[in-house]
Amino acid sequence: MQKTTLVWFRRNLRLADNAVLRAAAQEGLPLAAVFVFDRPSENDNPRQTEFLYRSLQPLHQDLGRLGIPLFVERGDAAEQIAACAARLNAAAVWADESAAPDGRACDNRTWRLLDAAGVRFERANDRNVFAKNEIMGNYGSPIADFESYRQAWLRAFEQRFGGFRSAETCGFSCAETRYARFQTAFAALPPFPERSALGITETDLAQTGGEAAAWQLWQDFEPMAADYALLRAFAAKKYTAQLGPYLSAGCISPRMLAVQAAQKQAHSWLDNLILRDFYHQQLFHFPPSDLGWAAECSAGDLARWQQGQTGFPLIDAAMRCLNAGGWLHPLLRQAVAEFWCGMLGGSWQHGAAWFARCQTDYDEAVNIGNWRTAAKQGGKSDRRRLVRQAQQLDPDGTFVRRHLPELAHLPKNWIHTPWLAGLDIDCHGYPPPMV
Ligand SMILES: Cc1cc2nc3c(=O)[nH]c(=O)nc-3n(C[C@H](O)[C@H](O)[C@H](O)COP(=O)(O)OP(=O)(O)OC[C@H]3O[C@@H](n4cnc5c(N)ncnc54)[C@H](O)[C@@H]3O)c2cc1C
Repeated sequence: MQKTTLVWFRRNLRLADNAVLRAAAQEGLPLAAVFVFDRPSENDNPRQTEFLYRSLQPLHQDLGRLGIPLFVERGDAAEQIAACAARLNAAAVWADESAAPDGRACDNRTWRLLDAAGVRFERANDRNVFAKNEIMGNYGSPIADFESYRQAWLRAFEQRFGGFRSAETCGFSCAETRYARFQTAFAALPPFPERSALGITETDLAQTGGEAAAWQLWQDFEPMAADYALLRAFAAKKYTAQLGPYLSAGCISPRMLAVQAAQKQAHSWLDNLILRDFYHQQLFHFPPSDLGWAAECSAGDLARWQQGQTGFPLIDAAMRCLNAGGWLHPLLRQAVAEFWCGMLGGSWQHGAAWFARCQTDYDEAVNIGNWRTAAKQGGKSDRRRLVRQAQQLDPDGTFVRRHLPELAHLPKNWIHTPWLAGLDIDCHGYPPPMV
């Protein structure tokens, strides 16, 4: 069989501005592609698995149109990649690089297996605007605080992308024509596997997944992007981009989004992408020494927080919203995380582990980064501050009523403080505040 270049898709499930695909194509050999669902782990997240499966379907078709077969496998990633490289006679494997300790350990094992078989293993940055070593401080040391990182990021962004008037002129687009000249080495393209063949159970999900759906969401959000700082205050409404799962799976390029956001003067929204880059480089340069460790906590407290039974309506509504749909408004994620770490004194690792199972947009670096921040800020939490926050984020109680049917009948003045209603109003078994 003719030599090939194997593209290992991980969290870059797109054609547009795919640096890995571009670099692999430049090798000049026919391309083949593979995606591996890792073995189910303790933190298995069925929603994200379903989202990835749904996003792989259109990618399989898009690559197929270019004559590039996409094989979808399940198992130990390093072993599957090595086996696939041998089967497809790959001279090199290209993959998007991961900042997370598990991802890097997997990369090391993959590299060892491929090296033993004489196959090159190459990586490129497709998850972030800037790769983990591109924004560094004085004397090449990593930057530890966000504001300094943000300033350095904006300078680097201006240098690299500032002269471009649109995403098209950045050379991001035209993915299809870029790869079209490569002839396939395969007589027939593999069919897209059924869920059952991969050991996946179909899960209810609001999102369709895939590159086209991601761009549609961006188009819907774009007119509001410049007003993000104002609109984000309404936690009961979906005035944020809703792109989390798509960015985490890499269905849409963060580089292209950053250029478009900058052109729209959507500076607050762009800050989110900078923070995302920051947390990725943080996890790479400063992995928490207590990552796999968590302080003992009361199983009862943890269960009440997880299931939305703490007696604080905004916190409970938020946790039930997350559990039911896998998505939560950014300010509410912050509120529940600070509540767990600050008011309940829980360790961030327990909270992060629950989020890792629930969030459709779960991203290890972003999750850990935000939980470490919440653990630092949670100390300021107290009951009065929480009630004030609830009244600001959900002034008329719409969000609480939507997710806590047992409190739906409460008037506005009691919706965030049902314990003040005393015996006058039946709260249908809703618990009193646990702290
Ligand atoms: C404790 C905690 C855990 C979190 N875990 C995750 C996670 O696993 N995966 C994840 O994608 N986001 C996580 N976030 C960040 C944020 O809450 C979500 O990205 C956001 O709610 C997704 O909704 P959206 O796409 O509408 O976001 P928008 O508000 O429209 O923001 C656009 C994008 O910017 C990025 N972004 C936004 N806020 C942050 C942030 N605080 N840190 C880093 N990047 C950000 C995300 O990629 C997001 O999709 C977490 C936040 C907290 C407080």
